[in-house]
Amino acid sequence: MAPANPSAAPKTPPSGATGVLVLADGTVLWGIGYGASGAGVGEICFNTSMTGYQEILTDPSYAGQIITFTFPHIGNVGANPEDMEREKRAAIGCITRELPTLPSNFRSVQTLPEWMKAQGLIGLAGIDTRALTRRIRDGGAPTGVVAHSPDGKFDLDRLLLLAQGWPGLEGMDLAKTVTRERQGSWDAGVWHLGSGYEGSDHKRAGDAAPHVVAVDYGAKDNIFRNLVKAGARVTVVPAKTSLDEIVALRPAGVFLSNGPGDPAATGEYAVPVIKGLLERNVPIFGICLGHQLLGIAAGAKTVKMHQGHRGANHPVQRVGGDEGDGVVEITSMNHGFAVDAATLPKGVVETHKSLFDGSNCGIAITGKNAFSVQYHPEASPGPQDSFYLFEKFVGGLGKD
Ligand SMILES: NC(=O)CC[C@H](N)C(=O)O
Repeated sequence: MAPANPSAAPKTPPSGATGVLVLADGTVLWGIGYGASGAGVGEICFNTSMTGYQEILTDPSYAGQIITFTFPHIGNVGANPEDMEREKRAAIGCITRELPTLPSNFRSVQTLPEWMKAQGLIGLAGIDTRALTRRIRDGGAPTGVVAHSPDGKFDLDRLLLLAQGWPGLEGMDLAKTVTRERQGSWDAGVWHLGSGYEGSDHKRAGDAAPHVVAVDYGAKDNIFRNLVKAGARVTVVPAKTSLDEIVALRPAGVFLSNGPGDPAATGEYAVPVIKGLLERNVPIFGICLGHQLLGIAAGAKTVKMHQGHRGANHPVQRVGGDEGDGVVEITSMNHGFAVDAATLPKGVVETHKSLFDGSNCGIAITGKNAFSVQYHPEASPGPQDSFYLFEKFVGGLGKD
């Protein structure tokens, strides 16, 4: 079957079609379904990473989103139990150019479609992902429904209504849907070839290490692993943990995690807590949603981006504060909102900037040990140029 092109899509299923993408504007793209069957609605975004699809598909920041992979060969290394950024997926589904082939990798224990089926992730192949990506780039991220029906039967009217009825990510607090519900300590360190995830050594050293309370708005687990690698003892708390509860844990520093949805909506409960931490001079480090929340708490505003930044090779320049040396880092990104640099109040320094579009990628609060970045220094997937941020944060904390 020729790849479906967004500008020339037939309204009746071509033979062999077992999957479809229906956009809210009525565009219908037929393809081949794989993974879980059913229908899911969300924002269609694209990710340009060439590796790391399993980490991407389990990043909780993708709640409410359907990911188009621009790299055509997704699934080549199968799936394994270690490359999970969370035990359960939050993304709705994924769209690929090619049907995943049989995997060839010593770590693979399942094919991508088998794993996606077990995860409840809907797959759609046979789509002209370049054309779809160009459309998102030109027109912004559309709402759509991805559907997989092995018998090839679809109720297009129902799918269109589903797409048109979805309110969009703006104003949506999704952190509350993906946060851990209970407080707990985090012990695992980073992964090594041959030995897997480090664990017990860090646990033994734990009591002498600075205590970081990490607020989970939908965190990627590799962030916690990197905090452990940098020498922290980590306690993870749910997104709605109160200021008093956090302070009672006697943190040497507080980490604000990445997460899905609109930062302004999550900010309704998160920002008063962060303001309280800033008033008490508790050291803070934030990543992605955590960066946006720190920005709002410091007085800035966030905006919805046209298409967002999602990929593993985004250049970011260090432009201010401790990072004013002009060095360029290649970073991993996944965000559709951004801190509007024009709204940064006095006393907040822009530390990092995207070299793709000049958007804000980092801030530091003058006179406090509080800083954050829009991108993902934990990589997973992506380059590890920015690990120094974990060392800077944990290294700057007192022992408990
Ligand atoms: N990865 C993230 O934390 C994403 C933050 C926010 N949901 C955004 O899309 O911008």
